[in-house]
Amino acid sequence: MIDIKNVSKSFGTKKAVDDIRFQVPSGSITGFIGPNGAGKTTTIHMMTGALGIDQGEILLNGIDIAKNPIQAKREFGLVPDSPDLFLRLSAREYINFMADIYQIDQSLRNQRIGQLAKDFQIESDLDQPLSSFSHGMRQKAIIIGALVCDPNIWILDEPMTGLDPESAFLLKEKMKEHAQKGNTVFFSTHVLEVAEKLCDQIVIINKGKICFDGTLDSLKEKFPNQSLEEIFLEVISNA
Ligand SMILES: Nc1ncnc2c1ncn2[C@@H]1O[C@H](COP(=O)(O)OP(=O)(O)OP(=O)(O)O)[C@@H](O)[C@H]1O
Repeated sequence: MIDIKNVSKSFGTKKAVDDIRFQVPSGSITGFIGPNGAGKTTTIHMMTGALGIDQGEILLNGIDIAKNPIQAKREFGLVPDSPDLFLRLSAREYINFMADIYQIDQSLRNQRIGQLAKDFQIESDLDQPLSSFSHGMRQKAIIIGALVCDPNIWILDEPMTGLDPESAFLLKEKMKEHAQKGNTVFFSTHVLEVAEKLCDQIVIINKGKICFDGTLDSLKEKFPNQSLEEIFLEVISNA
């Protein structure tokens, strides 16, 4: 579970995130949607401790990311907004680096790396440098780096970007399985069809403020006979 309590963040005079408050429950998939510049990545950076919080607090399974960052970071795996990281490492070196941080036993990690690389069809490329990978292949390596550690909370910033349809389908299935086991899945997306099909909960952010936070069913009850795209456009235009 992720608990965002009255969180704000400014860059100079620009208030990127303005007193937001919502919970991401365990056992479900929560989609985080909003237009460009709405504050999604800033919120995710604060959740994961990459960015300091000006006001408020964020708890990951009850652990405060600002007060106990090391302990809190053990609770989640992150797929960041850009996969262009550690480009001099091979995919295997990168994934092992992630597994080292989370202290995953060698035989268990080898088993997971083998299975995930097979699932995402990058087995034959594991020992090539990430710099030689296409965008989608880098995205797959970053996803495997997060999943190999089997964290309770998944935080995914536009995770489907660049993935081929087969891998996007596989990731969505893995997100569902992870949530069904009682874990927490939080992801941002601009693809509203994906959010509509996948999410139990929806959080809509615009201009740094939360416009809606609740179940997809309750959102659809409020706006009957409308697609998520139509609802989104209406909510955003009224914000
Ligand atoms: N390091 C920074 N310095 C100054 N302003 C920033 C910085 N990071 C973000 N911002 C501003 O904060 C606001 C929110 O940006 P953020 O990246 O969180 O949006 P987003 O919802 O993730 O957008 P997108 O969908 O385009 O990725 C924007 O106005 C952006 O210009």
